[in-house]
Amino acid sequence: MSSTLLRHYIAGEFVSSERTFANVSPVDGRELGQVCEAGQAQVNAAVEAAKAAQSGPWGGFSAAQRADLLERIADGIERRFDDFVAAEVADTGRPVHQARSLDVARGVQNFRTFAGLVRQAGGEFFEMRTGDGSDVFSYTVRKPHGVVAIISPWNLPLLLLTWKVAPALACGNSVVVKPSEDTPSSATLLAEVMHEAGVPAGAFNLVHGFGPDSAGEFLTRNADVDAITFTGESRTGSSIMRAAAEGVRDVSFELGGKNAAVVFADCDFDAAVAGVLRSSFTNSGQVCLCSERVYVERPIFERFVAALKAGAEALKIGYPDEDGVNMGSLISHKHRDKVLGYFELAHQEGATVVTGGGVPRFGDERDNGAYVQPTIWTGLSDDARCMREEVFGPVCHVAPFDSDDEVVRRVNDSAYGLATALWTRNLGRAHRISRQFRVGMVWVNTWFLRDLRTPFGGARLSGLGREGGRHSLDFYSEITTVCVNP
Ligand SMILES: NC(=O)c1ccc[n+]([C@@H]2O[C@H](COP(=O)([O-])OP(=O)(O)OC[C@H]3O[C@@H](n4cnc5c(N)ncnc54)[C@H](O)[C@@H]3O)[C@@H](O)[C@H]2O)c1
Ligand SMILES: N/C(=C\C=C\C=O)C(=O)O
Repeated sequence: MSSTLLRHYIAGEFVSSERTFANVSPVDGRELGQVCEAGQAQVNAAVEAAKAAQSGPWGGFSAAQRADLLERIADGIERRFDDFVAAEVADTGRPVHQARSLDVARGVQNFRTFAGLVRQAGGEFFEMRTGDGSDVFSYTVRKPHGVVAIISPWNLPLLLLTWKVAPALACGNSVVVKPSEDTPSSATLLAEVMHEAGVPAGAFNLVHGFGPDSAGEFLTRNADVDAITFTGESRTGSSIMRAAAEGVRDVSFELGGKNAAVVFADCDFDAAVAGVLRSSFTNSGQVCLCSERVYVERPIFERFVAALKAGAEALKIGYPDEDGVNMGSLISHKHRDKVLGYFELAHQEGATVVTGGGVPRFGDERDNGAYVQPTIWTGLSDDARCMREEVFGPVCHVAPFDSDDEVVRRVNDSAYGLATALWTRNLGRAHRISRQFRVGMVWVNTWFLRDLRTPFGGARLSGLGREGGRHSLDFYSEITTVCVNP
Protein backbone atom coordinates (compact mmCIF):
# COMPACT_ATOMS: atom_id res chain seq x y z
CA MET A 1 0.00 0.00 0.00
CA SER A 2 1.41 3.30 -1.14
CA SER A 3 0.86 5.50 1.97
CA THR A 4 -0.46 5.49 5.52
CA LEU A 5 -3.26 7.81 4.40
CA LEU A 6 -5.95 5.47 3.09
CA ARG A 7 -8.06 7.15 0.44
CA HIS A 8 -11.34 6.51 -1.34
CA TYR A 9 -11.44 5.07 -4.86
CA ILE A 10 -14.06 6.82 -6.99
CA ALA A 11 -14.52 6.80 -10.78
CA GLY A 12 -11.18 5.06 -11.27
CA GLU A 13 -9.13 7.47 -9.14
CA PHE A 14 -7.84 7.53 -5.56
CA VAL A 15 -9.25 10.64 -3.91
CA SER A 16 -8.86 12.19 -0.47
CA SER A 17 -11.39 13.95 1.71
CA GLU A 18 -10.85 16.59 4.36
CA ARG A 19 -11.99 14.61 7.38
CA THR A 20 -9.88 11.65 8.41
CA PHE A 21 -9.89 9.17 11.28
CA ALA A 22 -7.16 7.10 12.90
CA ASN A 23 -6.58 3.42 12.15
CA VAL A 24 -5.39 1.89 15.45
CA SER A 25 -3.59 -1.42 15.98
CA PRO A 26 -5.52 -3.78 18.28
CA VAL A 27 -2.21 -5.49 19.15
CA ASP A 28 -0.60 -2.56 20.95
CA GLY A 29 -2.87 0.46 20.52
CA ARG A 30 -0.48 2.42 18.30
CA GLU A 31 -1.75 4.48 15.36
CA LEU A 32 -1.18 2.70 12.03
CA GLY A 33 -2.16 5.71 9.92
CA GLN A 34 -5.06 7.94 8.96
CA VAL A 35 -8.12 7.06 6.86
CA CYS A 36 -10.17 9.49 4.80
CA GLU A 37 -13.79 9.74 5.94
CA ALA A 38 -16.29 10.07 3.10
CA GLY A 39 -18.96 12.72 3.47
CA GLN A 40 -22.19 13.04 1.52
CA ALA A 41 -20.28 14.54 -1.43
CA GLN A 42 -17.87 11.61 -1.80
CA VAL A 43 -20.67 9.05 -1.46
CA ASN A 44 -22.78 10.85 -4.05
CA ALA A 45 -19.78 11.03 -6.41
CA ALA A 46 -19.18 7.28 -5.97
CA VAL A 47 -22.82 6.42 -6.70
CA GLU A 48 -22.87 8.74 -9.73
CA ALA A 49 -19.68 7.10 -11.06
CA ALA A 50 -21.19 3.66 -10.52
CA LYS A 51 -24.37 4.64 -12.32
CA ALA A 52 -22.47 6.22 -15.23
CA ALA A 53 -20.38 3.07 -15.64
CA GLN A 54 -23.53 1.14 -16.51
CA SER A 55 -23.87 3.13 -19.74
CA GLY A 56 -20.12 3.15 -20.40
CA PRO A 57 -17.64 0.39 -21.42
CA TRP A 58 -18.46 -1.66 -18.29
CA GLY A 59 -22.11 -1.88 -19.30
CA GLY A 60 -21.06 -3.48 -22.58
CA PHE A 61 -19.00 -6.32 -21.06
CA SER A 62 -20.22 -9.83 -21.86
CA ALA A 63 -20.42 -12.47 -19.13
CA ALA A 64 -17.23 -14.04 -20.50
CA GLN A 65 -15.43 -10.68 -20.42
CA ARG A 66 -16.58 -10.12 -16.83
CA ALA A 67 -15.38 -13.61 -15.92
CA ASP A 68 -11.98 -12.86 -17.47
CA LEU A 69 -11.80 -9.64 -15.43
CA LEU A 70 -12.60 -11.51 -12.20
CA GLU A 71 -9.79 -13.95 -12.99
CA ARG A 72 -7.42 -10.99 -13.48
CA ILE A 73 -8.47 -9.59 -10.10
CA ALA A 74 -7.82 -12.99 -8.48
CA ASP A 75 -4.40 -13.04 -10.16
CA GLY A 76 -3.74 -9.55 -8.78
CA ILE A 77 -4.60 -10.59 -5.23
CA GLU A 78 -2.31 -13.63 -5.59
CA ARG A 79 0.53 -11.41 -6.84
CA ARG A 80 0.15 -9.20 -3.75
CA PHE A 81 -0.80 -12.02 -1.38
CA ASP A 82 1.72 -11.00 1.29
CA ASP A 83 0.57 -7.37 1.15
CA PHE A 84 -3.02 -8.47 1.77
CA VAL A 85 -1.91 -10.71 4.65
CA ALA A 86 -0.01 -7.79 6.17
CA ALA A 87 -3.03 -5.50 5.77
CA GLU A 88 -5.46 -7.94 7.43
CA VAL A 89 -3.02 -8.67 10.25
CA ALA A 90 -2.28 -4.98 10.88
CA ASP A 91 -5.97 -4.05 11.11
CA THR A 92 -7.18 -7.05 13.11
CA GLY A 93 -4.28 -8.53 15.10
CA ARG A 94 -5.14 -12.03 13.86
CA PRO A 95 -2.54 -14.79 13.47
CA VAL A 96 -0.64 -14.53 10.19
CA HIS A 97 -1.37 -18.19 9.42
CA GLN A 98 -5.12 -17.50 9.61
CA ALA A 99 -4.87 -14.45 7.35
CA ARG A 100 -2.99 -16.62 4.84
CA SER A 101 -5.08 -19.80 4.96
CA LEU A 102 -8.53 -18.25 5.43
CA ASP A 103 -8.89 -14.55 4.76
CA VAL A 104 -6.73 -13.90 1.70
CA ALA A 105 -7.06 -17.41 0.27
CA ARG A 106 -10.86 -16.99 0.26
CA GLY A 107 -10.47 -13.57 -1.35
CA VAL A 108 -8.84 -15.26 -4.34
CA GLN A 109 -11.30 -18.17 -4.25
CA ASN A 110 -14.34 -15.89 -4.17
CA PHE A 111 -13.33 -14.19 -7.42
CA ARG A 112 -12.40 -17.45 -9.15
CA THR A 113 -15.62 -19.16 -8.01
CA PHE A 114 -17.89 -16.48 -9.42
CA ALA A 115 -15.84 -16.16 -12.60
CA GLY A 116 -16.57 -19.84 -13.17
CA LEU A 117 -20.23 -19.62 -12.19
CA VAL A 118 -21.05 -16.66 -14.42
CA ARG A 119 -19.19 -18.19 -17.35
CA GLN A 120 -21.43 -21.28 -17.11
CA ALA A 121 -24.62 -19.50 -16.07
CA GLY A 122 -27.53 -20.02 -18.43
CA GLY A 123 -31.11 -18.95 -18.24
CA GLU A 124 -34.38 -20.86 -18.18
CA PHE A 125 -36.47 -22.00 -21.19
CA PHE A 126 -40.06 -23.22 -21.21
CA GLU A 127 -42.44 -24.40 -23.92
CA MET A 128 -46.22 -24.38 -23.62
CA ARG A 129 -49.11 -25.29 -25.96
CA THR A 130 -51.97 -22.79 -25.63
CA GLY A 131 -55.69 -23.65 -25.81
CA ASP A 132 -55.86 -22.71 -29.52
CA GLY A 133 -52.96 -25.03 -30.30
CA SER A 134 -50.20 -22.43 -30.52
CA ASP A 135 -46.77 -23.46 -29.28
CA VAL A 136 -45.31 -20.57 -27.33
CA PHE A 137 -41.98 -20.50 -25.60
CA SER A 138 -40.50 -18.39 -22.79
CA TYR A 139 -36.94 -17.75 -21.79
CA THR A 140 -35.20 -15.65 -19.14
CA VAL A 141 -32.48 -13.03 -19.47
CA ARG A 142 -30.17 -11.97 -16.61
CA LYS A 143 -29.29 -8.30 -16.36
CA PRO A 144 -27.54 -6.33 -13.62
CA HIS A 145 -29.58 -4.32 -11.10
CA GLY A 146 -27.27 -1.36 -11.80
CA VAL A 147 -25.65 0.15 -8.68
CA VAL A 148 -25.11 -2.20 -5.73
CA ALA A 149 -24.09 -0.90 -2.29
CA ILE A 150 -21.87 -3.33 -0.38
CA ILE A 151 -21.42 -2.70 3.35
CA SER A 152 -19.11 -5.10 5.14
CA PRO A 153 -17.96 -5.84 8.73
CA TRP A 154 -14.54 -6.02 10.41
CA ASN A 155 -14.38 -9.65 11.43
CA LEU A 156 -13.30 -11.28 8.15
CA PRO A 157 -12.66 -8.11 6.16
CA LEU A 158 -11.38 -9.31 2.76
CA LEU A 159 -13.29 -12.62 2.79
CA LEU A 160 -16.64 -10.96 3.40
CA LEU A 161 -16.06 -7.97 1.13
CA THR A 162 -15.04 -10.13 -1.84
CA TRP A 163 -17.87 -12.59 -1.10
CA LYS A 164 -20.14 -9.77 -2.26
CA VAL A 165 -17.97 -7.82 -4.73
CA ALA A 166 -17.17 -10.88 -6.87
CA PRO A 167 -20.75 -11.93 -7.69
CA ALA A 168 -21.96 -8.33 -7.96
CA LEU A 169 -19.33 -7.59 -10.64
CA ALA A 170 -19.81 -11.04 -12.22
CA CYS A 171 -23.44 -10.11 -12.86
CA GLY A 172 -22.48 -6.77 -14.43
CA ASN A 173 -23.37 -4.41 -11.59
CA SER A 174 -21.32 -1.39 -10.57
CA VAL A 175 -20.48 -1.42 -6.88
CA VAL A 176 -19.88 1.11 -4.13
CA VAL A 177 -18.26 -0.60 -1.16
CA LYS A 178 -18.08 0.71 2.38
CA PRO A 179 -15.83 -1.49 4.52
CA SER A 180 -15.81 -1.33 8.29
CA GLU A 181 -14.07 1.69 9.81
CA ASP A 182 -12.06 -0.81 11.85
CA THR A 183 -10.59 -2.59 8.81
CA PRO A 184 -9.92 -0.18 5.94
CA SER A 185 -6.58 -1.56 4.73
CA SER A 186 -7.37 -4.67 2.68
CA ALA A 187 -10.29 -2.93 0.97
CA THR A 188 -7.91 -0.17 -0.12
CA LEU A 189 -5.46 -2.76 -1.43
CA LEU A 190 -8.32 -4.38 -3.33
CA ALA A 191 -8.99 -1.03 -5.01
CA GLU A 192 -5.34 -0.91 -6.06
CA VAL A 193 -5.64 -4.42 -7.53
CA MET A 194 -8.86 -3.46 -9.33
CA HIS A 195 -7.12 -0.41 -10.79
CA GLU A 196 -4.15 -2.52 -11.93
CA ALA A 197 -6.48 -5.15 -13.41
CA GLY A 198 -8.09 -2.50 -15.60
CA VAL A 199 -11.55 -2.51 -14.06
CA PRO A 200 -13.47 0.13 -16.02
CA ALA A 201 -13.80 3.47 -14.19
CA GLY A 202 -16.87 3.53 -11.96
CA ALA A 203 -17.42 -0.24 -11.94
CA PHE A 204 -15.76 -0.51 -8.51
CA ASN A 205 -15.85 2.36 -6.01
CA LEU A 206 -14.65 2.46 -2.40
CA VAL A 207 -15.63 4.95 0.28
CA HIS A 208 -14.31 4.81 3.83
CA GLY A 209 -16.23 5.97 6.87
CA PHE A 210 -18.63 5.00 9.61
CA GLY A 211 -22.23 3.87 9.67
CA PRO A 212 -24.95 6.09 11.14
CA ASP A 213 -24.92 9.65 9.81
CA SER A 214 -21.75 8.84 7.86
CA ALA A 215 -20.73 7.05 4.67
CA GLY A 216 -22.71 3.88 5.41
CA GLU A 217 -26.02 5.62 5.94
CA PHE A 218 -25.42 8.15 3.13
CA LEU A 219 -24.95 5.17 0.82
CA THR A 220 -28.07 3.26 1.85
CA ARG A 221 -30.18 6.39 1.60
CA ASN A 222 -28.92 7.34 -1.89
CA ALA A 223 -31.86 6.99 -4.30
CA ASP A 224 -29.59 5.83 -7.14
CA VAL A 225 -28.55 2.69 -5.26
CA ASP A 226 -30.52 -0.19 -6.78
CA ALA A 227 -29.68 -2.99 -4.33
CA ILE A 228 -27.99 -3.28 -0.94
CA THR A 229 -26.02 -6.21 0.43
CA PHE A 230 -24.99 -5.96 4.06
CA THR A 231 -23.08 -8.08 6.54
CA GLY A 232 -23.05 -7.02 10.15
CA GLU A 233 -25.07 -6.83 13.34
CA SER A 234 -28.76 -7.63 13.28
CA ARG A 235 -29.76 -4.27 14.70
CA THR A 236 -27.73 -2.54 11.95
CA GLY A 237 -29.60 -4.67 9.48
CA SER A 238 -32.87 -3.25 10.81
CA SER A 239 -31.59 0.31 10.37
CA ILE A 240 -30.46 -0.40 6.82
CA MET A 241 -33.77 -2.09 6.00
CA ARG A 242 -35.58 1.09 7.02
CA ALA A 243 -33.26 3.19 4.86
CA ALA A 244 -33.63 0.79 1.92
CA ALA A 245 -37.41 0.84 2.18
CA GLU A 246 -37.40 4.47 0.99
CA GLY A 247 -36.83 3.31 -2.57
CA VAL A 248 -37.97 -0.35 -2.32
CA ARG A 249 -34.52 -1.85 -3.11
CA ASP A 250 -33.44 -5.49 -3.11
CA VAL A 251 -31.60 -6.31 0.12
CA SER A 252 -29.47 -9.25 1.17
CA PHE A 253 -28.48 -9.45 4.86
CA GLU A 254 -25.97 -11.70 6.62
CA LEU A 255 -26.41 -10.84 10.27
CA GLY A 256 -25.66 -11.95 13.81
CA GLY A 257 -25.89 -15.36 15.40
CA LYS A 258 -26.00 -17.21 18.72
CA ASN A 259 -24.94 -20.52 17.28
CA ALA A 260 -25.04 -23.91 19.00
CA ALA A 261 -22.74 -26.88 18.93
CA VAL A 262 -24.42 -30.17 19.87
CA VAL A 263 -22.16 -33.00 21.07
CA PHE A 264 -23.65 -36.50 21.42
CA ALA A 265 -22.14 -39.17 23.65
CA ASP A 266 -21.44 -41.39 20.60
CA CYS A 267 -19.25 -38.72 18.93
CA ASP A 268 -15.59 -39.08 18.04
CA PHE A 269 -14.62 -37.47 21.35
CA ASP A 270 -11.24 -36.01 20.39
CA ALA A 271 -12.61 -34.70 17.08
CA ALA A 272 -15.54 -33.08 18.87
CA VAL A 273 -13.29 -31.40 21.44
CA ALA A 274 -11.00 -30.08 18.68
CA GLY A 275 -14.01 -29.06 16.62
CA VAL A 276 -15.66 -27.10 19.44
CA LEU A 277 -12.35 -25.44 20.33
CA ARG A 278 -12.20 -24.27 16.69
CA SER A 279 -15.84 -23.24 16.52
CA SER A 280 -15.62 -21.30 19.80
CA PHE A 281 -12.20 -19.63 19.59
CA THR A 282 -11.29 -19.19 15.91
CA ASN A 283 -10.55 -15.51 15.18
CA SER A 284 -10.98 -14.88 18.93
CA GLY A 285 -14.62 -15.93 18.60
CA GLN A 286 -15.24 -13.13 16.11
CA VAL A 287 -16.88 -15.25 13.43
CA CYS A 288 -20.65 -15.06 12.91
CA LEU A 289 -20.70 -18.88 12.78
CA CYS A 290 -18.91 -19.39 16.12
CA SER A 291 -20.52 -21.65 18.74
CA GLU A 292 -21.35 -19.56 21.82
CA ARG A 293 -23.77 -22.27 23.07
CA VAL A 294 -22.45 -25.82 23.48
CA TYR A 295 -24.82 -28.65 24.46
CA VAL A 296 -23.22 -31.96 25.50
CA GLU A 297 -25.09 -35.22 26.12
CA ARG A 298 -24.98 -35.83 29.89
CA PRO A 299 -22.94 -39.10 29.98
CA ILE A 300 -19.87 -37.29 28.60
CA PHE A 301 -20.59 -33.78 29.93
CA GLU A 302 -18.02 -33.63 32.76
CA ARG A 303 -15.33 -35.33 30.66
CA PHE A 304 -16.02 -32.98 27.73
CA VAL A 305 -15.88 -29.81 29.88
CA ALA A 306 -12.55 -30.94 31.34
CA ALA A 307 -11.13 -31.65 27.88
CA LEU A 308 -12.42 -28.34 26.47
CA LYS A 309 -10.89 -26.49 29.46
CA ALA A 310 -7.53 -28.13 28.86
CA GLY A 311 -7.71 -27.26 25.17
CA ALA A 312 -8.65 -23.63 25.81
CA GLU A 313 -5.84 -23.23 28.35
CA ALA A 314 -3.38 -24.68 25.84
CA LEU A 315 -4.26 -22.03 23.22
CA LYS A 316 -1.34 -19.70 22.63
CA ILE A 317 -2.40 -16.04 22.68
CA GLY A 318 0.07 -13.58 21.24
CA TYR A 319 1.55 -11.57 18.42
CA PRO A 320 0.21 -12.35 14.95
CA ASP A 321 3.59 -13.66 13.73
CA GLU A 322 4.55 -15.65 16.83
CA ASP A 323 5.36 -19.33 16.22
CA GLY A 324 2.43 -21.52 17.19
CA VAL A 325 0.09 -18.63 18.02
CA ASN A 326 -3.56 -19.71 18.04
CA MET A 327 -5.38 -16.54 19.04
CA GLY A 328 -4.74 -12.86 18.53
CA SER A 329 -6.40 -9.76 19.93
CA LEU A 330 -9.99 -8.70 19.46
CA ILE A 331 -10.66 -6.00 16.88
CA SER A 332 -10.63 -2.98 19.17
CA HIS A 333 -10.68 -1.74 22.77
CA LYS A 334 -14.33 -0.83 22.24
CA HIS A 335 -15.25 -4.38 21.25
CA ARG A 336 -13.06 -5.86 23.99
CA ASP A 337 -14.89 -3.75 26.55
CA LYS A 338 -18.22 -5.01 25.15
CA VAL A 339 -17.02 -8.61 25.59
CA LEU A 340 -15.70 -7.91 29.10
CA GLY A 341 -19.12 -6.41 29.87
CA TYR A 342 -20.65 -9.80 29.11
CA PHE A 343 -18.01 -11.47 31.31
CA GLU A 344 -19.23 -9.26 34.17
CA LEU A 345 -22.88 -9.96 33.29
CA ALA A 346 -22.19 -13.69 33.32
CA HIS A 347 -21.00 -13.42 36.92
CA GLN A 348 -24.19 -11.59 37.83
CA GLU A 349 -26.28 -14.22 36.04
CA GLY A 350 -24.64 -16.99 38.03
CA ALA A 351 -22.16 -18.48 35.58
CA THR A 352 -19.37 -20.76 36.74
CA VAL A 353 -16.16 -19.66 34.98
CA VAL A 354 -14.44 -22.91 34.01
CA THR A 355 -11.48 -21.01 32.55
CA GLY A 356 -10.58 -17.49 31.44
CA GLY A 357 -12.96 -14.61 32.12
CA GLY A 358 -10.44 -11.82 31.96
CA VAL A 359 -7.53 -10.18 30.16
CA PRO A 360 -4.14 -11.88 29.67
CA ARG A 361 -1.15 -9.97 31.08
CA PHE A 362 1.90 -9.91 28.80
CA GLY A 363 4.10 -7.33 30.52
CA ASP A 364 4.80 -5.62 27.20
CA GLU A 365 3.07 -3.34 24.65
CA ARG A 366 0.40 -5.96 24.07
CA ASP A 367 -1.07 -4.85 27.40
CA ASN A 368 -2.16 -1.76 25.39
CA GLY A 369 -3.89 -4.08 22.92
CA ALA A 370 -7.38 -5.62 22.94
CA TYR A 371 -6.66 -9.14 24.16
CA VAL A 372 -9.12 -11.35 26.06
CA GLN A 373 -8.65 -14.81 27.57
CA PRO A 374 -10.47 -17.74 25.94
CA THR A 375 -13.34 -18.33 28.32
CA ILE A 376 -15.71 -21.20 29.13
CA TRP A 377 -18.85 -20.88 31.23
CA THR A 378 -21.25 -23.45 32.71
CA GLY A 379 -24.27 -23.13 34.96
CA LEU A 380 -26.26 -20.41 33.18
CA SER A 381 -29.99 -20.82 32.68
CA ASP A 382 -31.23 -20.85 29.08
CA ASP A 383 -32.98 -17.50 29.60
CA ALA A 384 -29.84 -15.69 30.80
CA ARG A 385 -28.87 -12.73 28.59
CA CYS A 386 -25.46 -14.32 28.03
CA MET A 387 -27.29 -17.27 26.49
CA ARG A 388 -29.49 -15.16 24.24
CA GLU A 389 -27.33 -12.23 23.10
CA GLU A 390 -24.38 -12.48 20.72
CA VAL A 391 -21.12 -11.79 22.61
CA PHE A 392 -18.90 -12.16 19.53
CA GLY A 393 -15.78 -12.95 21.55
CA PRO A 394 -13.69 -15.97 22.66
CA VAL A 395 -16.33 -17.49 24.94
CA CYS A 396 -18.77 -20.39 25.00
CA HIS A 397 -21.22 -21.80 27.54
CA VAL A 398 -21.46 -25.59 27.97
CA ALA A 399 -24.68 -27.24 29.19
CA PRO A 400 -25.75 -30.92 29.48
CA PHE A 401 -28.78 -32.40 27.72
CA ASP A 402 -30.60 -35.74 27.95
CA SER A 403 -32.56 -36.29 24.71
CA ASP A 404 -32.74 -35.38 21.03
CA ASP A 405 -36.07 -33.59 21.50
CA GLU A 406 -34.73 -31.57 24.43
CA VAL A 407 -31.62 -30.37 22.61
CA VAL A 408 -33.51 -29.48 19.42
CA ARG A 409 -35.97 -27.43 21.49
CA ARG A 410 -33.17 -25.62 23.33
CA VAL A 411 -31.12 -24.94 20.19
CA ASN A 412 -34.19 -23.47 18.50
CA ASP A 413 -35.06 -21.34 21.53
CA SER A 414 -33.22 -18.32 20.12
CA ALA A 415 -34.07 -15.14 18.21
CA TYR A 416 -31.22 -16.02 15.85
CA GLY A 417 -30.96 -18.85 13.32
CA LEU A 418 -27.60 -18.91 11.57
CA ALA A 419 -25.64 -22.15 12.05
CA THR A 420 -25.43 -25.33 14.15
CA ALA A 421 -22.52 -27.79 14.46
CA LEU A 422 -23.45 -31.40 15.27
CA TRP A 423 -21.02 -34.08 16.55
CA THR A 424 -22.26 -37.68 16.38
CA ARG A 425 -21.32 -41.01 14.74
CA ASN A 426 -25.03 -41.80 14.23
CA LEU A 427 -25.60 -40.25 10.82
CA GLY A 428 -29.22 -41.38 10.73
CA ARG A 429 -29.84 -39.20 13.77
CA ALA A 430 -27.73 -36.42 12.24
CA HIS A 431 -29.93 -36.33 9.11
CA ARG A 432 -33.09 -36.55 11.19
CA ILE A 433 -32.40 -33.72 13.60
CA SER A 434 -30.38 -31.42 11.30
CA ARG A 435 -33.55 -30.54 9.45
CA GLN A 436 -35.29 -29.72 12.74
CA PHE A 437 -32.90 -26.86 13.56
CA ARG A 438 -34.33 -23.47 12.53
CA VAL A 439 -31.02 -22.27 11.09
CA GLY A 440 -29.52 -21.50 7.69
CA MET A 441 -26.69 -24.01 7.93
CA VAL A 442 -25.85 -27.24 9.80
CA TRP A 443 -22.38 -28.79 9.85
CA VAL A 444 -22.08 -32.46 10.88
CA ASN A 445 -18.72 -33.59 12.35
CA THR A 446 -17.09 -30.45 11.00
CA TRP A 447 -17.44 -26.65 11.16
CA PHE A 448 -17.12 -23.72 8.74
CA LEU A 449 -16.33 -26.09 5.86
CA ARG A 450 -17.48 -24.18 2.81
CA ASP A 451 -18.68 -25.30 -0.61
CA LEU A 452 -19.17 -21.89 -2.24
CA ARG A 453 -21.88 -23.26 -4.54
CA THR A 454 -24.23 -23.83 -1.58
CA PRO A 455 -26.70 -21.26 -0.24
CA PHE A 456 -25.28 -19.36 2.75
CA GLY A 457 -27.43 -17.27 5.09
CA GLY A 458 -29.52 -17.20 8.21
CA ALA A 459 -33.08 -17.38 9.49
CA ARG A 460 -34.85 -14.90 11.75
CA LEU A 461 -32.48 -12.24 13.19
CA SER A 462 -29.54 -13.93 11.43
CA GLY A 463 -30.31 -12.72 7.97
CA LEU A 464 -32.45 -12.19 4.92
CA GLY A 465 -31.91 -14.19 1.75
CA ARG A 466 -29.17 -16.56 0.67
CA GLU A 467 -25.93 -15.97 -1.20
CA GLY A 468 -23.61 -18.56 -2.67
CA GLY A 469 -23.59 -20.37 -6.01
CA ARG A 470 -26.59 -19.58 -8.19
CA HIS A 471 -28.26 -17.86 -5.20
CA SER A 472 -25.71 -15.05 -5.60
CA LEU A 473 -26.34 -14.86 -9.34
CA ASP A 474 -30.08 -14.60 -8.61
CA PHE A 475 -29.65 -11.86 -5.99
CA TYR A 476 -27.23 -9.78 -8.08
CA SER A 477 -29.36 -10.05 -11.26
CA GLU A 478 -32.55 -8.49 -12.46
CA ILE A 479 -34.30 -11.28 -14.39
CA THR A 480 -36.52 -10.62 -17.41
CA THR A 481 -38.85 -13.34 -18.70
CA VAL A 482 -39.56 -13.12 -22.43
CA CYS A 483 -42.61 -15.01 -23.74
CA VAL A 484 -42.78 -15.47 -27.53
CA ASN A 485 -45.83 -16.44 -29.54
CA PRO A 486 -44.17 -17.27 -32.89
N1 LIG B 1 -24.10 -13.71 8.93
C1 LIG B 1 -22.88 -13.48 8.49
O1 LIG B 1 -22.44 -14.04 7.46
C2 LIG B 1 -21.98 -12.53 9.23
C3 LIG B 1 -20.65 -12.49 8.84
C4 LIG B 1 -19.79 -11.63 9.55
C5 LIG B 1 -20.25 -10.84 10.60
N2 LIG B 1 -21.56 -10.91 10.94
C6 LIG B 1 -22.05 -10.11 12.06
O2 LIG B 1 -21.45 -8.79 12.02
C7 LIG B 1 -21.30 -8.29 13.36
C8 LIG B 1 -19.88 -7.81 13.58
O3 LIG B 1 -19.56 -6.88 12.56
P1 LIG B 1 -19.64 -5.29 12.83
O4 LIG B 1 -19.42 -5.00 14.27
O5 LIG B 1 -18.77 -4.63 11.81
O6 LIG B 1 -21.17 -4.99 12.49
P2 LIG B 1 -21.84 -3.53 12.40
O7 LIG B 1 -23.26 -3.78 12.09
O8 LIG B 1 -21.50 -2.71 13.57
O9 LIG B 1 -21.12 -2.83 11.12
C9 LIG B 1 -21.06 -3.50 9.90
C10 LIG B 1 -20.88 -2.44 8.80
O10 LIG B 1 -22.06 -1.64 8.74
C11 LIG B 1 -21.73 -0.27 8.82
N3 LIG B 1 -22.86 0.39 9.46
C12 LIG B 1 -23.12 0.47 10.79
N4 LIG B 1 -24.30 1.12 11.00
C13 LIG B 1 -24.78 1.46 9.77
C14 LIG B 1 -25.94 2.16 9.30
N5 LIG B 1 -26.86 2.63 10.14
N6 LIG B 1 -26.10 2.34 7.94
C15 LIG B 1 -25.19 1.86 7.08
N7 LIG B 1 -24.05 1.19 7.45
C16 LIG B 1 -23.87 0.99 8.79
C17 LIG B 1 -20.44 -0.24 9.59
O11 LIG B 1 -19.72 0.95 9.35
C18 LIG B 1 -19.73 -1.47 9.02
O12 LIG B 1 -19.12 -1.17 7.78
C19 LIG B 1 -21.65 -9.46 14.27
O13 LIG B 1 -22.97 -9.34 14.73
C20 LIG B 1 -21.56 -10.69 13.36
O14 LIG B 1 -22.39 -11.76 13.76
C21 LIG B 1 -22.44 -11.75 10.29
N1 LIG C 1 -20.04 -15.56 4.40
C1 LIG C 1 -19.09 -16.43 4.82
C2 LIG C 1 -18.63 -16.49 6.11
C3 LIG C 1 -19.16 -15.70 7.16
C4 LIG C 1 -18.51 -15.65 8.35
C5 LIG C 1 -18.99 -14.86 9.42
O1 LIG C 1 -18.26 -14.28 10.26
C6 LIG C 1 -18.50 -17.37 3.82
O2 LIG C 1 -17.76 -18.28 4.23
O3 LIG C 1 -18.80 -17.17 2.63
